[in-house]
Amino acid sequence: MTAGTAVPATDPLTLDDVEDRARALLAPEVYDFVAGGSGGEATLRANRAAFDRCHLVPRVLSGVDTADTTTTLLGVPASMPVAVAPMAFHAVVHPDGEPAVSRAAAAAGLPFTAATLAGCPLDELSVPGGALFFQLYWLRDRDRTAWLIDEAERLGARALMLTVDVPFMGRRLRDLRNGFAVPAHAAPVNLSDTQRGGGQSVGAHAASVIDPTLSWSDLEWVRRRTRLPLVLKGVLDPADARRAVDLGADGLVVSNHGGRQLDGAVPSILALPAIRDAIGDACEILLDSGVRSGTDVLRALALGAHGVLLGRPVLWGLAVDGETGVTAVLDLLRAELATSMALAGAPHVAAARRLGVRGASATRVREER
Ligand SMILES: Cc1cc2nc3c(=O)[nH]c(=O)nc-3n(C[C@H](O)[C@H](O)[C@H](O)COP(=O)(O)O)c2cc1C
Ligand SMILES: CCCCC(=O)C(=O)O
Repeated sequence: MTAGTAVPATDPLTLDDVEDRARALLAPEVYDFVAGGSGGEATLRANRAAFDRCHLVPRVLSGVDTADTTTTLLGVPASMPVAVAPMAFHAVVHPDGEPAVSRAAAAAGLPFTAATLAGCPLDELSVPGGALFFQLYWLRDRDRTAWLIDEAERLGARALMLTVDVPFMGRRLRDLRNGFAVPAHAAPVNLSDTQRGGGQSVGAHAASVIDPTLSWSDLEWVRRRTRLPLVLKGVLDPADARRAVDLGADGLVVSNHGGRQLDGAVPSILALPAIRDAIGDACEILLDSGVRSGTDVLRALALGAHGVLLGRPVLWGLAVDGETGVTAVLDLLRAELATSMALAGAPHVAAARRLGVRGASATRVREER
């Protein structure tokens, strides 16, 4: 989508409508930072196209009146199989930043994932009644990495999500063309004082703080270091998924980082079936990258995910109306999911995970109920 489109006159009916509103409000370089992908953005586009090629096979005569969207994610009760994805620098789109999103997620009964590069202290993100996941970048500063893990435990985080697809940042051409730098008011305050990157491009800052040598032996170190459920975010290959399970991972996020890392990477929704086949129910499988509707959530469930992470649409809601805007996005997605589940004849999440899917490259034969 391009900057400068007119704001629609009606209330937003879809998450894409919310994006249109956000685009009209945000400075073009901020919109581009959030919306953009890496390279020629082939993966960014393919993420969306791939969902549309996954055709659900509804069940009939199942007597479903209203569908129950509730579930658990990594042991945490959730009002639907959705958690807020970790995203750096929320305050670039709205001054209320991460605290507003964590409050909206808690009120919606959904886990919020705080990012290592959050723009406010982590203890402001642990909301009474809310469930906090913590996303970890593997920092060159190992003491700070250990401190972040300890801090996540101290704050009662329910999972540690280690991002494994960012040895360094993908080449984001929009940011390079726009000369985008993270403004001081969104700086990552949970890094040590000297590492907060004032005035640098995001890529240069990431290169200076993230250790690109992260490997399986470091994963063993993290596994020994914490008793929190450990989730690897950014897995696309079944062999990597199996190895992660063998090393004690409790969850995986099948993700191409929203098309922001390896351009040309496979859409997550197409990578999911092989990963599900490789590891079965050995650990929890989440998926992100391009989820934009309740039908997309249902597609991910039907292809074997336990749930999804929602990325950019959360920031579009925040941009439009702060906490209220995020609440509107989450409520809309839940209503869409309930409608899609009921129309598919799936009364609950377990039934949704048994639906059949037909599609060009993502095929899963329906199992008997
Ligand atoms: C502005 C922005 C910042 C992000 N920051 C992080 C981050 O700090 N850590 C991380 O693991 N993923 C980060 N991501 C990736 C998201 O967690 C997620 O994988 C991706 O946005 C999902 O795709 P979607 O936006 O299409 O839903 C970021 C994504 C965006 C758009
Ligand atoms: C270190 C990269 C910045 C945060 C991020 O992960 C993203 O923008 O996708």
